[in-house]
Amino acid sequence: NFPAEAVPQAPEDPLFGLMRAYKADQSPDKVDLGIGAYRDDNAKPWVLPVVKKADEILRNDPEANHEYLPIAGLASLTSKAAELLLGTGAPAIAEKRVASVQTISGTGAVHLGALFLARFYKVNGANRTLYLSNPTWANHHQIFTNVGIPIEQYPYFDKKTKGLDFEGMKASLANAPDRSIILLHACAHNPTGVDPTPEQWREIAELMKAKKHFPFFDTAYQGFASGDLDRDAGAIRYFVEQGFELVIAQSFAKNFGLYGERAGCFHFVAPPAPDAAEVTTRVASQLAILQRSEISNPPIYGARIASIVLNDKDLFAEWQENLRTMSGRIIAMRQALRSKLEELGTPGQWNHITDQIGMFSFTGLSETQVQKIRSDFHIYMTKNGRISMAGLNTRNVEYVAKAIDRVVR
Ligand SMILES: Cc1[nH+]cc(COP(=O)(O)O)c(/C=N/[C@@H](CC(=O)O)C(=O)O)c1O
Repeated sequence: NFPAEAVPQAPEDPLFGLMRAYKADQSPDKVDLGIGAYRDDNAKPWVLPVVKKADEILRNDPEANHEYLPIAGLASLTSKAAELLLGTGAPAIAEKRVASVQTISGTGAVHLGALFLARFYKVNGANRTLYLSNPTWANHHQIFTNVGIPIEQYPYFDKKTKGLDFEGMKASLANAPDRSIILLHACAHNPTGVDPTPEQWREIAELMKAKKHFPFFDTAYQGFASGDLDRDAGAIRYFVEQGFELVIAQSFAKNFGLYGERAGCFHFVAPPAPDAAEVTTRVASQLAILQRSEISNPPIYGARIASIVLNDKDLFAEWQENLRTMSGRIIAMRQALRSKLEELGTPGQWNHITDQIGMFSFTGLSETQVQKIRSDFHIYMTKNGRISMAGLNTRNVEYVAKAIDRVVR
């Protein structure tokens, strides 16, 4: 059996604990600014109209069954997923330098990448160190620790400017041992909402090239940040064009609204070289072994929905429209919250709320203020002061602004 010293009580996951507490709260005023999931102006989850259409098509498909997918998943999804990231006609795809595997959403992709690197990216038999941004997505730390990859942090958020600590980030990457793994949020950084500018990405790439660092991109918000799929893939495309060998974890949870269907992909990109295609084939073969032993093959429903949309130009165009709706509403809420706080004369600067991008805003509220806004106003956000902007709507934004004003004073 498992005595307590062998199996100690683990703390509840902060994010899912917050979701549970919110659901249990009976207050009619409660506001959920916790989990990074889109809500419409009625605070309801939004099934994308294009997803509803794809579902209709799937239900009317006489061929649709419940057979196993291949270990690497639905090829009509993974090939389009790679194109979405690298661009149509990308040389890396044409030269067969990309190995793609459908995964259990973005988390499964980050994990598969972590497991692959833990097995195969070593120096003298020891795992190389992986650098995470400080702060980063709460789950990153445990995913990499679970597979035995040592992790360090690079500075990322400047508390004073509430923007990027660019100098701190560069210094940390420069001091890291050569060939370290650097985890980079491709766009819409979670939890800060702060992204490097294209110029800053170029400097980061130059520094990482000199250090021979290994980029590990995590992209969970493509199309969600700026509303433009190509723009949100800019950093990834630049690094691939610069000839990096890298991996990408891709989630379709948010940009397709397929959260619980667990649709995602993992991609390995080999740099141009005479043996690049052969390296890619060998990597794909090892990824298949790892995937088979963990999940055998990935879930089929979400993959079919995303594949139907990505492979039909009219549905793809409608999906882009749906993305503009979601990102547009979030940007409108950023402007509404900032202007309310400025109208109230709430102490502090609030431009960061509209300067930041994507699902989240890093408000700067302290842990005490977060506790207070929860107990006094039933407003839920993570203890680091991150708010999911999609939780705001035209009915509650004033209430939230007044509550922030009260706890900040
Ligand atoms: C950066 C990032 N990467 C990966 C994921 C995983 O998404 P998946 O559902 O596995 O495709 C999330 C989810 N973030 C939100 C939900 C969560 O914590 O799982 C969040 O930060 O609220 C990320 O924010």
